[in-house]
Amino acid sequence: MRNPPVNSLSLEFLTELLISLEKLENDKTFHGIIITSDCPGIFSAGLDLTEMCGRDPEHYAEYWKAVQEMWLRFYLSNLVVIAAINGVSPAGGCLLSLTCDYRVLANNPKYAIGLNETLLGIVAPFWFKDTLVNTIGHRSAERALQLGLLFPPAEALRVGVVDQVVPEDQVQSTARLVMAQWLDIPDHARQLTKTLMRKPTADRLLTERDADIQNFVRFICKDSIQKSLHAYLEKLKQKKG
Ligand SMILES: CCCCC/C=C\C/C=C\C/C=C/C(=O)SCCNC(=O)CCNC(=O)[C@H](O)C(C)(C)COP(=O)(O)OP(=O)(O)OC[C@H]1O[C@@H](n2cnc3c(N)ncnc32)[C@H](O)[C@@H]1OP(=O)(O)O
Repeated sequence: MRNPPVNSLSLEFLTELLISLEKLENDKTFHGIIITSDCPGIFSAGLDLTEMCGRDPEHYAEYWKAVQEMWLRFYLSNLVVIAAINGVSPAGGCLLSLTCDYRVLANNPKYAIGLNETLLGIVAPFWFKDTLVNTIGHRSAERALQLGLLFPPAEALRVGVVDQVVPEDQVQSTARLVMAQWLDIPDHARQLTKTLMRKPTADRLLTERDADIQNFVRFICKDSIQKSLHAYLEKLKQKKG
């Protein structure tokens, strides 16, 4: 991913990601992809706050549809998808990594990962929650979501948000080794098993997709939510000054 400075998942970047995924899926010489970051120290800052702040309802609806699409397409991809997480990964960045089949995280205490939405005064939608529950179990997910926990590497491994923590200079090579193991499995059996595991979760969003967009637009348009997102963005900008 190369969307400096922080790989935030803007509408444009999500569209590029989806086009890239489609191209790779349509090229039958590809069997797997490794998602990693070109932004030093940052895997992805998550959803782009500027797409959710100070825009009109039509824009929010279009943006949310693209976020849903990213989740659905990565979560259900027939390719083996591995995240080589070489930086901090809050909220939507964590969600993107949770769509992958395997997560390798660099062992750097700054590289925290988690669904921290409550800390921003927003609520992780049900399909964010379902993805986390499927990964770490109900009790750990409940605690992590309510407290908006961002896990440092050792904790992330302990709770199961990531599958492996390795020295920073070994993230890419480890992801490639893991890829080789996953690609050794007969493709059709692996793909069908992935679908079996994930389709019920994806189906829930597919059947409630429009209602989910409406919920998001209603929620994000609230004055109180706009105020807190605006204040959060300002705080990020003032950090430098
Ligand atoms: C009940 C009904 C429910 C319906 C559903 C409703 C709502 C749910 C909606 C959404 C779920 C939300 C998911 C999300 O992903 S929200 C985003 C969460 N992300 C974060 O909180 C991370 C914020 N960023 C940071 O913490 C830091 O930037 C960083 C990633 C740790 C990097 O730090 P660093 O010091 O290296 O950089 P800066 O902080 O100086 O940032 C540089 C530059 O980037 C801008 N920026 C940072 N993050 C974002 C972002 N997520 N979106 C847009 N822009 C971002 C930052 O403002 C700086 O900008 P500048 O102009 O000053 O250069």
